[in-house]
Amino acid sequence: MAQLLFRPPPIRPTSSIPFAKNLTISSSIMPSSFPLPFLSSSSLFRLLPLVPPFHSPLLSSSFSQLKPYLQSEWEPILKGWICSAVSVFCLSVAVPKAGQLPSILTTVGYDKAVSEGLTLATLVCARSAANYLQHVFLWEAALKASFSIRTYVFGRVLERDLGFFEGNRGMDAGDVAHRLTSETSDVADMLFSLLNTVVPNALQFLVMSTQMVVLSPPLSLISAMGIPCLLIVIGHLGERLRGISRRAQVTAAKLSSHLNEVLPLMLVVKANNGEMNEHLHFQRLACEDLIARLEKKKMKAFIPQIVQFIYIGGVIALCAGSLIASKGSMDASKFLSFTMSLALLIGPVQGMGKAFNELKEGEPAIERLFDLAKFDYEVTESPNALDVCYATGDIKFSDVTFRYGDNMPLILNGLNLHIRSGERVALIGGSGGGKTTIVKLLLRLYDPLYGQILLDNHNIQEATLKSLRDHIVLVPQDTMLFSGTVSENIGYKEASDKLDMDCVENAAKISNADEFIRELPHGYQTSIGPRGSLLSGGQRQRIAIARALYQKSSILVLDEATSALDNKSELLVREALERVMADHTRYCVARTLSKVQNKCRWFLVVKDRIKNKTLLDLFAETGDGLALGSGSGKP
Ligand SMILES: Nc1ncnc2c1ncn2[C@@H]1O[C@H](COP(=O)(O)OP(=O)(O)OP(=O)(O)O)[C@@H](O)[C@H]1O
Repeated sequence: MAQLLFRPPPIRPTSSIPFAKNLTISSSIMPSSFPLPFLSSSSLFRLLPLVPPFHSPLLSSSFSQLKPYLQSEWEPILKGWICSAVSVFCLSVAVPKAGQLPSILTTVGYDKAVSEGLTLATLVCARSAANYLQHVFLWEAALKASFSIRTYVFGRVLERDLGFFEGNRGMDAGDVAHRLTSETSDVADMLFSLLNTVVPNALQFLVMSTQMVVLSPPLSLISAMGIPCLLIVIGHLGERLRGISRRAQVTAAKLSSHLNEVLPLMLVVKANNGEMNEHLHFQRLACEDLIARLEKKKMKAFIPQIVQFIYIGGVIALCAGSLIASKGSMDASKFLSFTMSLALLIGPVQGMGKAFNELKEGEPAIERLFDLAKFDYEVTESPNALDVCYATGDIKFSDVTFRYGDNMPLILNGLNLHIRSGERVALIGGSGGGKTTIVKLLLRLYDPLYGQILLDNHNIQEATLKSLRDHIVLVPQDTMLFSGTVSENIGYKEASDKLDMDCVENAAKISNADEFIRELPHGYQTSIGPRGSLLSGGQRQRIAIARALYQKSSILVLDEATSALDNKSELLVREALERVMADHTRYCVARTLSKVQNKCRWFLVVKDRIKNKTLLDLFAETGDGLALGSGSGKP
């Protein structure tokens, strides 16, 4: 029975995800420690990271995190490299032919020269076609690998504890979004650049340098002397580029975070005449981004120039010197072929420099992306956790003490609370008193520091998280809707193609939302805009309540969930909730008594943590009309 249900199982590499019209993606959505059984059929690609360019000491450990994703895309990579081999082969045949063409024309005759010319043209066309296919296959591999990385990292982000998303340790949503979008695209560009450059260029380098050695060993040796010097310069500049790229990524992420924060709050900005301030704030962040990006672009432009300068300058000087020294011992056609090979060798050398550039530029993105996936769970599920199949809704908080982090004040200190099945309980307290925190503890979004929480006399820490949360449904304080249709929002629990429309409509009727939904242009299929912005606050709340009802859980938590309803709607919703939840525990969080009077039989008074007084005392002191008599039970 014990099952680990909550943690979504990693998608195994054998599964196929529809990717595009005629494409499937073999997903390697797992960390590098996962086995890769499918590779046994192509053990060649287990060795991918051992291919010289991929285990170069110049490549950092962050690159090693990409290995499994590259390995899983062995097929398009292999096809791309075969195309690149074809392209290099065409070139290697074409170069000597091109060198011999002038002498054929003068010595053998016009006809032979034409046929050689045609062969040459065919080789050039074949090379272009092979180049095109090489790009297509290698882009496919790079994009699919980045797709797998992106989905794997997002899956891990979803698994992270709530503490990662809120509070003082919380990560900015805009930053996360930037990493998963823009920075993942940088990783795809980098992967393509590496795949497209390293092996094809290495092949071209090998073939051209072999031709040079065959044509003239001494001149080849002289030409090769430029390479070590080049590597030292590239290595040094690459490290600088890496630092600059990291800074640029951070400034871009800040910009994205800021936009993510401001745009949804446009109402507040406009109502407070905040446009000017926001504009200035944006300008400052955009300016930081501009400086960082410009610095990066300058460095990126500088590296190939320096590579070209050192290499071409050095090699030409050395070749010229040795030609003078050889006093014309080399014939003209050989010299032509040699210089052509040399010219075609410079391309791969530059290409490798460029790929190294891309790698150093992409490395911070890889690190930042995989940082999102590295964490230890704070709320852990016991290996023997049981599924809660049925819950009557009896809840006990026993000596529960909690704070949000080390060195932070206690929010709850030895809280004892017993809510019996079927009871309706209201938590009343001043702002910041800890009411929502109690709900978060009940949902195990955080664990208490001390004490325990029991559901039907079972410690909730012994239940699987999924089954526990299935039994508790929360209508949060801030109504949170997603862009999508009304029905998708109400049936959020299900995939949109599995929605039970009868249940959706029933939930909407109970929450008094059916009437206004039917008046929308497309009824239940109306898109409600970003975060439900097409609806009024009260309409959003009714949809949120309908969403909670759709889940049919034993415990319903309303966190000031009816605050935006007018009196008539609230009355209707309340009556409906009375009916539906008659046999269920209901747990109400409200800031003022008036919100819960007549709704609940019992009131729970939360101790105010700041003044160390019960709210009962506080209300009595402030004369806020603590009409506890309206509850028929005891406080
Ligand atoms: N994620 C968090 N990290 C750190 N502190 C937090 C976090 N969430 C809430 N707090 C703090 O815990 C205290 C209790 O917050 P909680 O949201 O439980 O109050 P509440 O009683 O629901 O308030 P309100 O009625 O205003 O919604 C507050 O002082 C708040 O600042």
